[in-house]
Amino acid sequence: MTPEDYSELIAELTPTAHPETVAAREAIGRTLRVDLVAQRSLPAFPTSAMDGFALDGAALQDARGGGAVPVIGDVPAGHDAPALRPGTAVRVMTGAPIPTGTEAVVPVEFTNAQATGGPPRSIRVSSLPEEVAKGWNIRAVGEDITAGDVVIAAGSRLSAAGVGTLAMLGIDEIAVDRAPRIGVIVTGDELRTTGTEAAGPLILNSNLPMLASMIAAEGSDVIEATCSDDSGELRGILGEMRRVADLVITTGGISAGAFEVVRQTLDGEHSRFLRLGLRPGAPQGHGRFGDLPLLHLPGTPQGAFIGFHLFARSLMNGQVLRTRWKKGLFAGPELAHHPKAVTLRPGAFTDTGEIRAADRARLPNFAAAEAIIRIPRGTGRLSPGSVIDYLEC
Ligand SMILES: Nc1nc2c(c(=O)[nH]1)N[C@H]1C(S)=C(S)[C@@H](COP(=O)(O)OP(=O)(O)OC[C@H]3O[C@@H](n4cnc5c(N)ncnc54)[C@H](O)[C@@H]3O)O[C@H]1N2
Ligand code: MOO
Repeated sequence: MTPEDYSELIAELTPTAHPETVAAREAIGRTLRVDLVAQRSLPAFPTSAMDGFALDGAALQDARGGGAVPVIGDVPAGHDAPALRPGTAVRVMTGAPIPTGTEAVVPVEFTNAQATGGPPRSIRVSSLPEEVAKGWNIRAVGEDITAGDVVIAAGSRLSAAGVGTLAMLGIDEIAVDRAPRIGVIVTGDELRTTGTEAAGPLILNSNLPMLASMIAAEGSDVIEATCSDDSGELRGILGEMRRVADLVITTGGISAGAFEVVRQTLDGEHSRFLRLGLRPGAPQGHGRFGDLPLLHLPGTPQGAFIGFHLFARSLMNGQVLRTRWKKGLFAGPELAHHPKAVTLRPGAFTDTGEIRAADRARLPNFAAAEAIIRIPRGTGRLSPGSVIDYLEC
């Protein structure tokens, strides 16, 4: 089975989203639950788009004819504007309200006025475009947002510009999906946490900090557990996770060995295990413990890394793998296709934006990678200049 088909097979394990209301300032990266409908128009009042002078129609005509136009007021942003009398001007700053009666705003550079200091008593206009449309350099009410507009659609992830837009609209709180809670259970009697413990045939546990970091980077909460090769212990941890997690990822214990705790505990009753046409990351599994979705990744650090990027990330973002690959240009070195499996390699961008493959695909090779390169299965070779699929990592 290809990794893309597998991602579709397990898509029904996508964790259910739960609602919560958060402060708009804290909402970056969160998914909006409902359409954000503007309750007000912006600008809320006609606003000057330039530092300059607001002139009425008569004043514009005088100015065009070379006459001096008296300046009867001065409006910094944030202050009320006086009304224009016929044939007069008011100095206005960018963002200031427009005096009633204004035909257009003439930028200060088009006049004989100094840009700084107090307002002049009168101005002369040195140059004007042939045609000055009514409303020139005036931002009309609702030009940016009109009350009733859907500004951000439900299901979108809130960006920093989105946070700013909420603030523009005076929205302090917003309904979002609460951060998914992802359980990680690493398995294996051989795992140890510190260097002093990991003597002889014991192994330092790299999957837990690696997966926890990737989950945190997605904006999800992580619940960590380490499990021995004991079925009772695994069942106990899963029972606990069922109460708190939206999705559980396990690593290790799923291939063909004699002590495969995940497989032996869950196969048939809760989960299914299979080998994909994928290197690294061939052994995979998935299932449910009650209603808790389970994703079983291989124990090898590169297998767990790849499994997370391809399958866990797809579930967490509700996007199947097929739609997630990006297109890039391969910079080499030439690589042989695998006849039975999609192979993945660490990749890094060259100065010209092409992607160069590393020669091995162990976890340390992925440490310096910017991309995971997909090499389709086949019998030939992938040569430089080919279009390739990749995921950012
Ligand atoms: N007879 C077969 N043997 C294996 C097959 C196979 O098809 N037939 N597949 C191989 C492939 S490919 C992979 S990948 C591994 C997957 O094995 P498991 O998922 O069962 O993982 P373990 O055996 O528990 O561990 C494999 C390896 O990774 C180390 N490990 C495990 N957890 C961690 C951790 N948290 N941090 C660091 N390292 C970890 C573990 O010590 C083992 O060295 O199976 C192959 N074998
Ligand atoms: O396919 Mo395993 O994942 O060799 O590393």
